[in-house]
Amino acid sequence: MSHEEDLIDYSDEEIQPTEVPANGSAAATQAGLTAGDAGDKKGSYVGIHSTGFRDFLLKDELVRAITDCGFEHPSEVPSATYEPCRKLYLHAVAPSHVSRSLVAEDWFRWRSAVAGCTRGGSLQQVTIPQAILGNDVLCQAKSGLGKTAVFVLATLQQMDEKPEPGAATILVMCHTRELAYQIRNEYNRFAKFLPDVRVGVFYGGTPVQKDVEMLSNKDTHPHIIVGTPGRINALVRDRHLRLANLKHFVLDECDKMLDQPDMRNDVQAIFRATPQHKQVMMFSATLNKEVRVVCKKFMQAPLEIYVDDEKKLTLHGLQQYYMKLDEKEKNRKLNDLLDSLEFNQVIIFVRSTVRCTELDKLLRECNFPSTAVHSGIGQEERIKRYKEFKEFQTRICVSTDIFGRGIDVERINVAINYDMPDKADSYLHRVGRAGRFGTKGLSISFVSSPDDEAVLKSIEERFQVELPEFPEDGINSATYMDN
Ligand SMILES: Nc1ncnc2c1ncn2[C@@H]1O[C@H](COP(=O)(O)OP(=O)(O)OP(=O)(O)O)[C@@H](O)[C@H]1O
Repeated sequence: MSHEEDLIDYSDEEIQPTEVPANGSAAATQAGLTAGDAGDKKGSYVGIHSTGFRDFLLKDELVRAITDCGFEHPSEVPSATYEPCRKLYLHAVAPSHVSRSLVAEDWFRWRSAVAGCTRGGSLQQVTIPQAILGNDVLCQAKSGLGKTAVFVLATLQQMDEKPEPGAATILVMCHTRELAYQIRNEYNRFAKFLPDVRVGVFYGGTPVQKDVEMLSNKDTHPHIIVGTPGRINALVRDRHLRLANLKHFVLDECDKMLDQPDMRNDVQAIFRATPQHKQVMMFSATLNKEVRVVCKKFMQAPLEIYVDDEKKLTLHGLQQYYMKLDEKEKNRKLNDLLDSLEFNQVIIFVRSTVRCTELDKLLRECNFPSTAVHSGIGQEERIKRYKEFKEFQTRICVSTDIFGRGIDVERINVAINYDMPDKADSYLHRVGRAGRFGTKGLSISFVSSPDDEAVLKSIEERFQVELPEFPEDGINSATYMDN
């Protein structure tokens, strides 16, 4: 593999690579959850539920892992419309795990779960039972609603208890290396009680030889492959990774992956190396009409779940503000905000790697212990910084769009656009890093140019939200901090 290929990293697109910041001073239990109980749970996406994970009749090993993760109920936000696939639940054959152990009560429970969820129109409740049946799925749901658990649980559920050594049956791809790493960890979390299942992650910026060694030994060859398309395609092309046994093909952040020609070419090449008969699932918070058509070219009669009313993409626990200021005022303002705001963790988005490095340096000079993540940093160091931030060892992270999508850091409750993103879609993903799974959060976007104002206007129009100006006397932290 050439060095160039190894360096391909689609994760941060620079908008204005040369400019640097001006120097300034800154730098329920399964049964019996009551409405009262719900208040103690992670976010508002848990409420009073009729369906629990147990009703999907998942393998015991998965149910135990789900309980260990602290998930009590499938997320149920009635925000989406959906087009059921041909195999509607009414005609569906119960999955083998249901029929195998079928007793009338189980069957009834399973049917009711599926029937109930198809009426409700909510993410995990609708999607998990359908995905377990092996149906193709194209799913749009707002940020932080738990899309990852849908494909992780559905694919693990369908996996043989003793998977064949040396053969990959599940392939999941996404657009950044850190997200791939995060998804691999999610598989490990849910496969905790499935000791024979091996998961591997593959992305650029790491020695390819290590990947080759892992794939050339039956005992280390993963059954589940997670990765970014550049490295996966290189491994497939050079015949180190064979996908002839693949049963599930998943794209997370699929719009991003199919929008960019280079990434799309890789995805297509990999797709061609997979068997015709397989389950295809794709997920994103943003799926415009054009990209839906492209996604469906990879699928057969998918279950389609869309948020057609874009105002429903707004995160209700998230307070969103903007601040008008000059470019040269940004550092001082940021300094003031970091001093005055209460936060658990904060993510600050900038538009280029150079600005990311500079701002991080400036913040540290001003005694704000920040970290920086962008594509100019070595891969090992990038993952180290991701882990530290995820594990709450660092509290302030300056990032390019590398962390703009998919990244799930539970304690982020403030997201700041130091540089406004160039598109409303990117804005939605970025601010969605705070206020995940229905928790509270705050976002503040610096608006310093006519272009920024145009983006702000497009955000307000598209998502039908009014973004007020950040109040001069600040805001009460109780309104954006969960207890
Ligand atoms: N049923 C559940 N109960 C409790 N927590 C959940 C549940 N489902 C998911 N979560 C948690 O919610 C958080 C957000 O999930 P996830 O990262 O999958 O969101 P997402 O929909 O992929 O968001 P994005 O579009 O931003 O990538 C994670 O911390 C996950 O562990």
